[in-house]
Amino acid sequence: MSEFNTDETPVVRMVNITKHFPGVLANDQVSLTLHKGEVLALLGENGAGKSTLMNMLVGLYRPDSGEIYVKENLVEINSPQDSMALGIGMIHQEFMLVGNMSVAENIILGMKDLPFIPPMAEIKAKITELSKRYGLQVYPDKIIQDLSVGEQQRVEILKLLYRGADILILDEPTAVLTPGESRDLNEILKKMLAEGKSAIFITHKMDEVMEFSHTVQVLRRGKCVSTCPTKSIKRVQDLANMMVGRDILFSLDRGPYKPGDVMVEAKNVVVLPVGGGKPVLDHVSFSIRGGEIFGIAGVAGNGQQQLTEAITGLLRVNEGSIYLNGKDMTNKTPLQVIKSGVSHIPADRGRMGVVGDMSVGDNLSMKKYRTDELSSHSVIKRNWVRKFADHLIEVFTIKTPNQDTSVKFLSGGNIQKTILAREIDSCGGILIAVYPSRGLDVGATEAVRQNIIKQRDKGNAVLLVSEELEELLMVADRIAVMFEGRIMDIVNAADATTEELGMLMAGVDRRDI
Ligand SMILES: Nc1ncnc2c1ncn2[C@@H]1O[C@H](COP(=O)(O)OP(=O)(O)OP(=O)(O)O)[C@@H](O)[C@H]1O
Repeated sequence: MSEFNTDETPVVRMVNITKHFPGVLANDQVSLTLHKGEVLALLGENGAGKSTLMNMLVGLYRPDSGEIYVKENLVEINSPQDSMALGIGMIHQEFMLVGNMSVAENIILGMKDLPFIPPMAEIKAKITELSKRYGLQVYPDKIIQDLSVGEQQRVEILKLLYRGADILILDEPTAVLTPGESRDLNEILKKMLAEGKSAIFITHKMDEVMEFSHTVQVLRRGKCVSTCPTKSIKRVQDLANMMVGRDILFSLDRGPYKPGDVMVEAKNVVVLPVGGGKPVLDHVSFSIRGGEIFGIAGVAGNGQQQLTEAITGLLRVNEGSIYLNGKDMTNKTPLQVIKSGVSHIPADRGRMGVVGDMSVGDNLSMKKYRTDELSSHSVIKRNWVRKFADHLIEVFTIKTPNQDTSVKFLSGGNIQKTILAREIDSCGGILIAVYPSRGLDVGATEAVRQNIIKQRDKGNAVLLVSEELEELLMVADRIAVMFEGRIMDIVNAADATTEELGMLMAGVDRRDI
């Protein structure tokens, strides 16, 4: 990666920034400096204050105190428009695109200096020119909802480049990308740096930090605890230690593999897409026993999510059957599936995992609404909810001012921990976990994996969908690889290698390996 010049005037300087929210000191006298051509990795545990700091740079929040200098001019940034005018743009964890509009329409949406009827031909030509220059393949006429997540992210980047951003902030940009898409993103960023642009990226992936940043800055509980050149870091463990303030084990305790009775069985399951076309699940068959973690590997978009939705009653099965705890549960309602003992950690935590406007306490206890523990003659026992929620907040180390805070005000990682706590606590024998460690810091990831293994050691059946092969090899007992809606093969995790799984994920037949 090209070097940058520290003698040049910094492009951004944030000085002694402090920001409070009710009950939280999110940033405490934090300073940050970014130079032209520099990539700064901003690290820290979930809730450490990374997004808050960046949101102040793009005008979504105002600091309580402290100063921001852009190219050494003291600035006040009151809105994303202000930050864009200074050349600063951010790509958030949740994309901000309008699904039923085209790429070109999204790129110009909200721009003030356009004529009443925008010159679309000219705009599309400029988009095509930019996408060629930076290797960002997208077609201006495509509709956003037809694009993959990786393509949507490219549209977000193009939106910023189109508006002239030269300082890019990326909030966990690779969390939702496949390994191939992540590599493409790195290439795109390299091209931008070569043109003198700068970037700050927030990530929990340590190898990305080592490979792709010049500088590392670590926040812990709202304070900056370290800023150093990436080159000076000898081991990935040292980075994890800086973030968490203790050693991360990177190894897990697990009991012996003692599979019990079959608890989940899929027999020749076929799901057809709504508008017709190739099946999204194509004669999928497998079984999971109690005391077993069954991993599903595959590049995102090969049917993994549809499989979990078919099991949990969220998607209609066209052919075949699904048995849970020995009972035929094909096309039963989600409530019937929950009642049969299934817990579900969904892929889309914001849309399907929590109710943002409800409190942390209510989100934690919502699966108990129909139980006698929580309600008596349809009246919710509030004292019970308080005790129950406080207990889960403590056990799962959810960072929240208190249980009455709306879930939408928690950091991304702590929203994920809220879902995990509710689903693991209520697990009645079968746990379906889809990308459970996505967006979690190293400490929390370790805890999630250990928790999943604990479920298995208790005799529960676990279906674990993950895009990280290391995670599957570390946690699962058996691994199925999905490609284009089919199961390519099922292997024992103890004998599998990343190379073999990678080949199967790319659709290579076992006989050709
Ligand atoms: N709008 C808000 N209202 C109240 N509290 C907030 C708000 N935004 C953030 N916080 C709180 O500020 C703290 C820092 O959150 P922030 O999102 O900056 O963390 P983060 O380091 O980005 O975490 P993650 O890695 O989980 O995304 C958290 O305790 C969070 O609950």
